[in-house]
Amino acid sequence: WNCHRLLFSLPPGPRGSLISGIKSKLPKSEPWKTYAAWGAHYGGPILSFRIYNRLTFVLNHHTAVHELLERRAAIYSGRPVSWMFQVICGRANAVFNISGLHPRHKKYRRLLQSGLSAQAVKDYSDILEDEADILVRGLGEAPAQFEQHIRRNATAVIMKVAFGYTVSDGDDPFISIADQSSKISGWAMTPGRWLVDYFPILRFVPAWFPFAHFKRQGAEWRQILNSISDVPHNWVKAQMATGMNIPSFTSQLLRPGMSEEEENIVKWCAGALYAGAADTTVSAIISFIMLMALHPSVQERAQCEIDSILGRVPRLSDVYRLPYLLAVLKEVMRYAPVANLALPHQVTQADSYAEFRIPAGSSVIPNVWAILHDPELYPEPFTFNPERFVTVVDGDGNVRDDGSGAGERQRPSARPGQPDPNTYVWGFGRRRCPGIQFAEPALLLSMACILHAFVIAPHRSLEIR
Ligand code: HEM
Repeated sequence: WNCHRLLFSLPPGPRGSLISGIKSKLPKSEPWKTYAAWGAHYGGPILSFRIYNRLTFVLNHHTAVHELLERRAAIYSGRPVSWMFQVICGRANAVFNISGLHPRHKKYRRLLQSGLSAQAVKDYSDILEDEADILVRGLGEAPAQFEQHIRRNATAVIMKVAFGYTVSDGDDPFISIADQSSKISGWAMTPGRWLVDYFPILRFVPAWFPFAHFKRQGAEWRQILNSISDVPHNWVKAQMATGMNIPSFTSQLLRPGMSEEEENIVKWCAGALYAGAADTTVSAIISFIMLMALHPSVQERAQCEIDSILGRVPRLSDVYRLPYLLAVLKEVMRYAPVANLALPHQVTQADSYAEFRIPAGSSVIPNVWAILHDPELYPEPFTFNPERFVTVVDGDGNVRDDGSGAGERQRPSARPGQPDPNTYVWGFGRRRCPGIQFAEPALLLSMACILHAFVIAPHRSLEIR
């Protein structure tokens, strides 16, 4: 009987009230820490809880992540449906939201992978280098506003890459609409805020019903979001018509006589570039700046490496010649992950793990933060120490690859022993970030240019070197 009961039970976790489950216990901030603490309290690599009728599984351990999100990726690559955001606000076809089973998912991934491949990134090297120079100039002129300069850099790079659009220095209209879009998306996706997310039948309530505020709000947001996605796309088309366009992800994919469906796919992919790149790169560079201010000896060593190997302003083609800088990036991403919970996946078929059942349609959240701070994988996880990932250089000065890196990469990877954080920070399986090959060299270039020009010290001051 015990076996039978166990086979059909859910993994342990907080249970909450009969109707709303743990809605009232949902952590308001840093949920990854609460999930890790729940994991330690209830035991086991996987945790489950319910909010109304929706089940969520949190994977706190690397073994569960590998087994479910990687090995069984075929059934763990969905996205949980947010009825308010995806259906009522019309964002179901967005790259981030589309089901892994939808035929468009593969088409999106193919376009993104080719548009962000290592080769494509080389074609963007002028954009990345020019913008890195502007960043350094801005930091030199007004160091206290370092966050603004970093945000401007990330936005300017991705707007140029996606649409060939040059952002203006003051209030740029494209930036304000993009900010508006991410604010609306944040409100519409807030977990627990919209009852329709848990009781989808409510979506049929007519908008004029007294308590159907969500329908009226959703209709308004839908209109704004749709027009926002059209603005940069139509701008590229207008530029192409005049022959004035700068080559970009969008212009390279648009062809005369394309079907509406094909064009729509290009539009969603280009929109995803901005959504995927803007906040993530900003967050990584800000963490880097903070950590350099707190660890002057690490900073100095990285600067010595740049000075001795390059001895000039770093360029994109140089960044993988700086193994210590790469180790610093890996440690920044491990210590302060950009996406602590990656993005939730959905299991599309009923499954089981160990003695537990995982019903179809459940949300599955990888706790990347918990894994990257697991003392079994990373001894003294709360110590910032790039040494963990310093690669071994042989007698001829070549960086020895330990074999853990993917075949396509001709770059140094982590030293055997402590796993390469790249295995976790970019997400998993068929939803793994398609922007890695773009983001990593772009981050390294910004880091190298900043360290080449400045000493970063606490109290938000930068000194000219
Ligand atoms: C520090 C930089 C970045 C980090 C840490 C990061 C991390 C992630 C993570 C964790 C996911 C979710 C993966 C999953 O669901 O398992 C993701 C998805 C995605 N990222 Fe990134 N990302 C970064 C930069 C970028 C850049 C520069 C781009 C594009 C130029 C990009 C485009 C995307 C897209 C389109 C998706 C959605 C993939 C899908 O749902 O199929 N990301 N990223």
